[in-house]
Amino acid sequence: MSAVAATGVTGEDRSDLSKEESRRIRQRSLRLLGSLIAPMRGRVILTLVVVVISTVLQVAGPALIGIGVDQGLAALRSDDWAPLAWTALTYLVTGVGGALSISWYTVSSAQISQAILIELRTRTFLHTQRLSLEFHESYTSGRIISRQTSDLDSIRELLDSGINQLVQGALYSGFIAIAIFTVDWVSGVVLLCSLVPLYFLIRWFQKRSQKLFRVQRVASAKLIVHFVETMTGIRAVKAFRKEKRNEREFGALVEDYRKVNADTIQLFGIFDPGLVMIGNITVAIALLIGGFRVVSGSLAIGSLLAVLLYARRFFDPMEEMAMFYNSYQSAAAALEKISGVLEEEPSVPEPAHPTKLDGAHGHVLFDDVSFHYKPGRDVLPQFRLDIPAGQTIALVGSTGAGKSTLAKLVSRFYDPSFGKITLDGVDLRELSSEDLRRAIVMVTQEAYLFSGSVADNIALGKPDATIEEIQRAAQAVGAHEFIASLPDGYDTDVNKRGGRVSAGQRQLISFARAFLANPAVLILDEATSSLDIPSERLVQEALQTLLADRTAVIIAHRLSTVAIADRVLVMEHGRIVEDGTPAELIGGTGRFAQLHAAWRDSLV
Ligand SMILES: Nc1ncnc2c1ncn2[C@@H]1O[C@H](COP(=O)(O)OP(=O)(O)OP(=O)(O)O)[C@@H](O)[C@H]1O
Repeated sequence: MSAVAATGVTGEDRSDLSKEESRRIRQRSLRLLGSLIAPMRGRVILTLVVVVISTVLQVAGPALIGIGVDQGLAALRSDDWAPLAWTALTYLVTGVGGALSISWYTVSSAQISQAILIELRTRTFLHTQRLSLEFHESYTSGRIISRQTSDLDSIRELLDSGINQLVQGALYSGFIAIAIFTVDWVSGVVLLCSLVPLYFLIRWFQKRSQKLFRVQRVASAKLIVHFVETMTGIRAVKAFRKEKRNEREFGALVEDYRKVNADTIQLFGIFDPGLVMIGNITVAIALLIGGFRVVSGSLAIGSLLAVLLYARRFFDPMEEMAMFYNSYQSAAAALEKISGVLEEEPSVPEPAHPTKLDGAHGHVLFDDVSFHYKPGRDVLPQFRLDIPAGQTIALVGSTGAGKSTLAKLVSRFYDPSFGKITLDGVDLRELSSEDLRRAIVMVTQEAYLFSGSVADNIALGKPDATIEEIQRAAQAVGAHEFIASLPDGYDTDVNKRGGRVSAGQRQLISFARAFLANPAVLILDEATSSLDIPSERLVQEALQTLLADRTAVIIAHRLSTVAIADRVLVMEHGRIVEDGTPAELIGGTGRFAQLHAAWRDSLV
């Protein structure tokens, strides 16, 4: 992640951002929003124009009723029905026009917001996937899930209803105020007076709701985190009988969530009737004053009618407008976080002009390499390691010695801090990721299987493989028999009941995947989980087939694996402290000889 203050996701957890940093983050999310809207600028403007027209049409109603009553009825008394008929017709036309335009802009704005969300969701997914392992090792999956779910939801809420309600609501109330002043300025003054209590009510509501909504979001996030943690760690939960404690913890979280929801409902229980009250009082005062003025002849009865209808409607959009601020705030926070993720750059970049590598041999050289995750703490101090093509290396050493780090460097999940790693003389940094992944394949400890069939999972190693090639790979590593005995053979879904495979079988599938990929260099983090003896033998035989004719670096946890290696490297505190053939090291008096003796004893 970048070292510059508050770039990328670094500003996410900080509450001490300087003004300059906050401004930069705000600008970053506005730029993102701008880039999302830009392709639809024309459509957005057209929709806004239709919203304005639609609002004018809706606001025309009461004025037309007033005109109908005052002028239409007067003309009708002298047998001229045309003005009343024309007013009624205009009323009908504006009503239908209003309805049609509402229907059009509702659909149009929903399409715009959908397009924006899909674009944002896709960008976030593709970008997060493109980011290097360094990012994923520090940015937890929980946070990535939040970006893709609750953050996008907040933005959806704002786009779907918030903006519509704000634009439409503000225009509606604004036009109504103008209409009232046009029809009768005295009633306009009454309406103006109602703004004072309205202002205080809305301010009170916003202050309270802002706090409550924040608490509500935190409470619901805690519930989700607790749930996800429990379910992903379900084995540990059961093994340590944590169920009762979880039940209590979850119960407390649910209670917090219930309480804040109850408080929110109570808040609306005061705010909504408050709005209705202010509306009713305004209408009552307008009626009282207007009534006297009608009798005294200074106000036409139709105008009074129009004013009363307007005053009633003036308060309709107030609740949505007050709510807008909340949805705006959570959407703005969400957009800031998403724009932070999108600002991150892969720490292992693609070369601009890659060196072509056809048919790698597998000669790997660590050329005076040193490596640190964080500056100042060398995990691998400077070293040189030459691995000739075709050699099988077993890496052993105590936990934290740096074995996985070395393996991650060969796979180019990280770049060395100093020096370079070459494959057949080419710096890994100069290889396109396609060539790199074809030449170097890493088989991880957990032997991850994706949802889909067994065949799909093996074919990951070579997406265009035929079923015969897949079967040949499975046969080579000794996985064919058990796969053939699965309910649907190679088509068995690994996630369905009956398709469940054991840990050893999962490893064999991942070996078949690597065999099919046929890389020049194979990196293997051997599974630590102990297998039963027949499975262990099967895996060892498979391993020998897999290692033949290629360079291999194995993080070895089993004595039997070390035995089949050409060369053993013993690591301590990031340094290679012993380097030799298994026989040489066993015969010696060093660290490996001790380790070997302890291993052998444990087997007796
Ligand atoms: N992503 C990371 N960020 C910071 N430090 C890390 C990271 N991964 C590993 N380390 C540190 O680097 C050192 C070497 O870790 P590494 O995982 O390479 O050891 P290892 O020999 O593979 O251990 P094990 O056998 O337990 O897997 C350790 O001190 C570890 O704390």
